[in-house]
Amino acid sequence: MTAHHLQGSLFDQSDDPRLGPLDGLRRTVLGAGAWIDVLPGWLTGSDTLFAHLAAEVPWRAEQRRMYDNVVAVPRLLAFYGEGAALPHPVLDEARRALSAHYAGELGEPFVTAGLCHYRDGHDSVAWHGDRIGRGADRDTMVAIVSVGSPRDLLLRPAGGGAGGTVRRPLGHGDLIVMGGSCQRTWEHCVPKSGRAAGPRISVQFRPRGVR
Ligand SMILES: O=C(O)CCC(=O)C(=O)O
Ligand SMILES: [Fe+2]
Repeated sequence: MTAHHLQGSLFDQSDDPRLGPLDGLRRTVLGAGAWIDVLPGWLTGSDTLFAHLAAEVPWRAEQRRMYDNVVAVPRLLAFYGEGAALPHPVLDEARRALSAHYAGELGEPFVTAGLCHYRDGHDSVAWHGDRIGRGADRDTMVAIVSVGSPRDLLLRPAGGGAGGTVRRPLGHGDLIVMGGSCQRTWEHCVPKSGRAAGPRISVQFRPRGVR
């Protein structure tokens, strides 16, 4: 048994995916109106959820045009629009809990779920803000639940300007919420990992009109 699998079984012993309370959320103010809230291990039984999502979600391998070439998007994707049944009931529960917790500050519920499957360390997402739609000019929130092997989520001021890069390893049921101006004054990425990274799935909850 590899150290990786051993860690999965030690840290995550319950089988049924379950959410804990949200009171452990800790806020880090990034500056320029941006912040992140993080709660490690919000979801227990995350290995079971990972296996379920990996097998049951209709993953799409997309391609993008890059100048004169067509290149593979380096991760698998799925998207559940407003009203669509999510691929596991614990994700409906997570969306409800997050909507209730942030109702005062966000003023609207989380409604959509985007899923990314990073098959190994070669998969990644480049620096970006979630700026398609209202994230481009208004404060909003994007809440991400991660299952499977941890990968680093990096955040930096938009354009890579002055100020340090913030790094949060996310996997095994961890929750991060990016809020305030985070999608337009900061950007985030999941870089390729040189080490032999195991697979990770992230579930991003967003309000209406944010992508
Ligand atoms: O996988 C993650 O945690 C980040 C995904 C992301 O930034 C996105 O899909 O917009
Ligand atoms: Fe993003």
